[in-house]
Amino acid sequence: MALMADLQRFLRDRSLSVCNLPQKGRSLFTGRDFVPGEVITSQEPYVCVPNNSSPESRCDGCFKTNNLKKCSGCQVVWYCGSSCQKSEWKLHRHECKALSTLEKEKRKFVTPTIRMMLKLYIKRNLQNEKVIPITTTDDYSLVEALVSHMSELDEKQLMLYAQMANLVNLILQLPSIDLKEIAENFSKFSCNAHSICDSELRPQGIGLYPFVSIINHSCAPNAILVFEEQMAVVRAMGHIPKDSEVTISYIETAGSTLTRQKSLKEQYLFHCECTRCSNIGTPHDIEESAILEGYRCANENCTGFLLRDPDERGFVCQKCTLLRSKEEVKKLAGDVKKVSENAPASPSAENKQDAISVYKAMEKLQARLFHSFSITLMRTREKLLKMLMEVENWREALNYCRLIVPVYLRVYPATHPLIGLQLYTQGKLEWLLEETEDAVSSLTKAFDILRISHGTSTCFMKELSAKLDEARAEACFKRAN
Ligand SMILES: C[S@@+](CC[C@H](N)C(=O)[O-])C[C@H]1O[C@@H](n2cnc3c(N)ncnc32)[C@H](O)[C@@H]1O
Repeated sequence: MALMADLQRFLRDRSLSVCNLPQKGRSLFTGRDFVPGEVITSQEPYVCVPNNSSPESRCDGCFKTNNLKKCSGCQVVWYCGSSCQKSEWKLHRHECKALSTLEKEKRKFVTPTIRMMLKLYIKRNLQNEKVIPITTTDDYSLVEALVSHMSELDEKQLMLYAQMANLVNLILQLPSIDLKEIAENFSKFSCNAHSICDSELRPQGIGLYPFVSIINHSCAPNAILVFEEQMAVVRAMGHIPKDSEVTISYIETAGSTLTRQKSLKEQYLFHCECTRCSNIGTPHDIEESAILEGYRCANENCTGFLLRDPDERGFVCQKCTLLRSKEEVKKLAGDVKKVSENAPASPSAENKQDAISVYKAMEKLQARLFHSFSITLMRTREKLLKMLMEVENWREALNYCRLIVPVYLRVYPATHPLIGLQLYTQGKLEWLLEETEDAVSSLTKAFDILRISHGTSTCFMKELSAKLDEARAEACFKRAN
């Protein structure tokens, strides 16, 4: 009861409230207007772990990748130095002891999700023993309140969680541990845990933020969740009036309504009825799906979108009425598939040039098959951009970057950080290639978007701001000369 009163006070102080909505369960509401970029709430993780997939390991404290040393006790966890090791020791002391007794063979099964569960129980025990203080938002009772959807899981999923719970039990060997509760907590992780990303939205680890987890999903959200180190920060993406529900997006929102709904159903077990999803089946929604996930017109100069021909002969352009035959589409799709089978998902440094050639061939074929705003084509270009940056081919990288930005502008809301980040990359490339005026324009747009999602006080934003100032000064100098 005291905790509930604490939570109510905590919410009131931040002009927020939690309501129970029949279709959604707990939902976070605003008690005043919020302006674009304003922090609505933030929270440190109850528990978090880095993604420690080889070859890249991360420090357990700060998630950095440099100067790492393995914990000599358990040989599982990495640290960048004594400061991180010390700050983690209260918790890791217990985990280390438990992991050390685990057979070496079994240690490879200790995935980040398993580790997060180990840390969850260790922290709960330490809080019960008052070794770690309990605060309003750092409290296991908030974990207990999370939705699990246990009763909706199929046999296969339940079996997997039971096996994972057994492993946790084997490692921790706590006398009072309840296997059913651990399995249920794995299910809670699946629909409540967040992927912790750096400022450039690259995943670094996973974390449980039981207060932030009260926020529901929308495919047209009014807020965004970003991370400052490991702290989750929720910012308003636009003006949010008083008494509105705060929503974030749980998924990649670039995709047709059917694709978005499928991924929400699979992982979060609900049917989304947000403003975008309630358009399903309308002419606008059909057009959008055909553009994002469909084929291009046979006439190269036409920008129309294609729908299935009622006589099943193929696909008809809705702008110029030209028919693209089933056979032609099938042949081209087969060619794309053949090339894509040779495209490595993560090419090594040695075969990067070969991989670039394969992806370029794939991009050419996809550009003939798909609409120019196709998500599949966009993903191939993103991959090419990344590889070209890695081999320092700035000119070609810039060309792909310029093809990606218009697609982002179409598939994401205007203040989405992915647009800002892509413009930031474009600006840096333009500057490097001495297209200074263009660089100033791209960096300015990037800054205007990213200051809403990222704020202005992080190192990342300070660096962007400094680059923009420098580019402006250089452009001024060039103009004067
Ligand atoms: C991270 S929790 C959000 C808080 C949750 N409403 C609660 O009561 O704890 C995610 C779960 O909330 C529900 N949810 C989130 N967004 C929703 C939405 N737009 N419509 C319906 N249910 C939603 C789903 O059950 C989903 O698995």
